Amino acid sequence: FTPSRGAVARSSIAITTQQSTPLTQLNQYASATAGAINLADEYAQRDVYSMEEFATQYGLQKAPGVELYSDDGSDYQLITQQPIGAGQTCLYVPSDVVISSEKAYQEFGNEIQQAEQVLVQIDQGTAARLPLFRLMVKILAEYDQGENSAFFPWLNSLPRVYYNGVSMTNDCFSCLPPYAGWLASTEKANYDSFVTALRQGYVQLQSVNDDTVTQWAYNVALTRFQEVWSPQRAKLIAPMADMLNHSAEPNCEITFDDMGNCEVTAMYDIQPGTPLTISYGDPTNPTPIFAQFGFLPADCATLFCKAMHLEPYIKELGIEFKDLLIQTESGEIAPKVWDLFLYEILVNNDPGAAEQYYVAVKCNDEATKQQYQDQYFQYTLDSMKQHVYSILSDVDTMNAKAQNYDLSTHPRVPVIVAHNNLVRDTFTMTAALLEQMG
Ligand SMILES: C[S@@+](CC[C@H](N)C(=O)[O-])C[C@H]1O[C@@H](n2cnc3c(N)ncnc32)[C@H](O)[C@@H]1O
Repeated sequence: FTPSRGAVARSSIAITTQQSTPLTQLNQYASATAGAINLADEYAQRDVYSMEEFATQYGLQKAPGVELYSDDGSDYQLITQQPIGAGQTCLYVPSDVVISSEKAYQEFGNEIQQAEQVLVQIDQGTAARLPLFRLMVKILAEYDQGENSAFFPWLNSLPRVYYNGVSMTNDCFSCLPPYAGWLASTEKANYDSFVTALRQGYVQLQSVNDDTVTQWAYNVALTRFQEVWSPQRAKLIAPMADMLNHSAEPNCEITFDDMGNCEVTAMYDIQPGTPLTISYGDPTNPTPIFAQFGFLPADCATLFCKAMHLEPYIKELGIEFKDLLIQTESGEIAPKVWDLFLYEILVNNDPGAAEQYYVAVKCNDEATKQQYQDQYFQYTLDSMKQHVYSILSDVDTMNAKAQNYDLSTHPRVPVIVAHNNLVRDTFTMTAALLEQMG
């Protein structure tokens, strides 16, 4: 039985309330706990327990049994050792410790406004990403303060190494199929624009010319933010809640109240020993998660059909990427992929028929669509086979190339190969299904 969210009564958190510590004392706490953050050593120990203590000083509350857990001492997540009921609060993070793009915008005032004007001039596409830019500025400013930052214990709890698109090189991009390569390199281009804007010097940041630090700050913001749309659009990072891992079938959700306090709530009954998870993005398509977060979700039921060469037709027909999927368990192809491949054939061979097919797709006129699909079935099938075999061949070539790289200089190879293997395994099943069709 899975209760609907609306039907679940929210119980208040079953935890003893703690007094939060005034900010002045927290600064003392920060300087007492640790040395400077060492980004040069990728394998430096993350101090997640001091982060938890720091957040608790401010008033962090956890449901009984919720704790930090790591298999390997480098990647952490939250799990529960005791049952948690649907609707119960697992974690409460007070707004005092929440980093917010809006608070950063207020804090850096005129300086950040000028930097943002430059940023949008450099790349208009970044206008939608200003909340991310503000988070990055705040993280850099806190990093500059070292152990004098009130956020030092949080900064010192963060991973040093990242595997996402921003961390990749041109060698990495050349080992990825077009869709993944495009998403990953877009992330990197966005980072480059942020850094170029920051290096104009409008915001006073000591570490802005250090690539290691700027890339780390961007990656922290990119991989740990939550987005809210009320009272205005903002990106927020809540220490401790930023330790929740992703699942395609999450058991928790994160909300923020109007004061910016963060609450992690169980969506279902959660058994002891279970990781607490949220969804990082569209569970039908692992590739954007791969590009943004640098891991391949293991539980994705579908992936994008990879027909990037048909992007103009995807746009023309108004099809969304999430409708152009292939089942990872069976290789089965979504109906809109057939629409897309047929449309390209018609555009190139029979413009009159293409127009009629276009109208039929737009109006969901299934009878007319079926008529064209029957008439052109062999051509569509051939075109689909050609696409699937070319992806299979590309992926093999790319994996062979990736595996030739030295892991010490190309640590992203394993995740790239894992991505390509998922594509290969899925498309191999698709090829077999297409062969059965004729
Ligand atoms: C918001 S943080 C979550 C906490 C993180 N595991 C840590 O140790 O700091 C996001 C990062 O966690 C890792 N991650 C989250 N969910 C994952 C999953 N399902 N499989 C593998 N790695 C995951 C990825 O490195 C991702 O960039």
